[in-house]
Amino acid sequence: MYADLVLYNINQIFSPNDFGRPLKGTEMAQADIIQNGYIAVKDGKILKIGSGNVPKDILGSDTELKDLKGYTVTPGLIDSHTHLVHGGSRENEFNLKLSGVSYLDILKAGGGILSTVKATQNATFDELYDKAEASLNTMLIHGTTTVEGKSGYGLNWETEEKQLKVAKKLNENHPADIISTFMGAHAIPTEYKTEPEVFVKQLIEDMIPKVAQMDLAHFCDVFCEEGVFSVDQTRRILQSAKDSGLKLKIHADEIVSLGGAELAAEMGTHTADHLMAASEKGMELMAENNIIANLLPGTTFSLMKNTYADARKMLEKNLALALSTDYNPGSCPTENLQLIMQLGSLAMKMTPIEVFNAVTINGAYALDKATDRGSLKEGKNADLVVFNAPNLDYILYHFGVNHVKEVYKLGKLVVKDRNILL
Ligand SMILES: N=CN[C@@H](CCC(=O)O)C(=O)O
Ligand SMILES: [Zn+2]
Repeated sequence: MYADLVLYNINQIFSPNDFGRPLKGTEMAQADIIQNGYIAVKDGKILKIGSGNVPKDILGSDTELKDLKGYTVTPGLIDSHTHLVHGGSRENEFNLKLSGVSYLDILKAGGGILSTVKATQNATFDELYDKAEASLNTMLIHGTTTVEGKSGYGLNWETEEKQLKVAKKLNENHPADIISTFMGAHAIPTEYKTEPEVFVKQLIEDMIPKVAQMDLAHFCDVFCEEGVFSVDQTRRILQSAKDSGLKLKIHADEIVSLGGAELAAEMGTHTADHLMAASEKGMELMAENNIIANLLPGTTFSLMKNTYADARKMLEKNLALALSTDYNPGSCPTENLQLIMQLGSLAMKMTPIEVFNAVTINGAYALDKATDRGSLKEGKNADLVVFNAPNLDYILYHFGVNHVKEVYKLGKLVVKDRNILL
């Protein structure tokens, strides 16, 4: 069989181990690093990968050959936690934050998430679409080929549905893939401040069943946090999502150590995300129950805290780690996953191989998408990033810039020299 495309002479290929499950603990420090390698693509899938000379039997007269001397190639990056679709921005809170007012106090005063809720409710479908498309373009230009996108800035059915439908349409039209999460349980709406249980009931009895019935999301997520959703409310919301056939995620122990990691283990969530304040016991229970810890160091940085999630301890406890941007207009307004990866190393001391495993194979598992992506195994999607860097280490060491030269989605060139090709 002849290849459609062969990338060859590649200085370094990062090829994650693919064991049919997320990589845990010390496994995350390992990968196949191929020097002077090639990757052959056929019909949008990986046909062959190796080092040295390209086998002649896959080269036909129509095979496109690309010399990538000096470059590094990895699987398409997977950003498994974002709040992609939303209205407005929150730079008006920036000076408050700098003066020391806390994230939760801004929320308590009706700002924060609740101010983005107003902006999202007031935005038209097209306005939300255009804004999210621009963000998705930025992500793709930085190497992200698969993105999770949460609702949660509607807090009423009409706007939650609007957000999820924007994500659905974008997924159909854009080269990057979006996996949707319903996060109606993102904050207590102002009108239910004094009777939050009425809103919890709406989520459980009305919104979650509708999301599942209309197939608008793959996951359901809850912001389990002091002053937002309690552990008990989170448990009931997640149980109803499970009963409706949705997979589970949880914003756990982001600011206050509430027992979110323990609840993730109890409920068997797919991932537990943030975990800056997770207890050791919670980490152990998560490891025992194979819950992926999705770490978001950009949020810690942007909240101006020094309490980064303890990635090294989690690895010691044999957890599987993913890394994501948490892109949102409040606690982490960046689409740049490379910056988050650099923080993974510089702030959380993950090695470059651990970091790349976290945003490829483990990112794919965090989104329940590892059957067709996340590694360079033959037959998987040819989602590839070409970095203008001689090796993996360089990409994380030289921080704050975009190293991406090219992006391929299903074998098609979609980004070249910072431009999206549609
Ligand atoms: N913590 C809750 N949700 C988001 C922030 C959303 C916002 O501030 O708008 C997060 O993951 O950090
Ligand atoms: Zn989040």
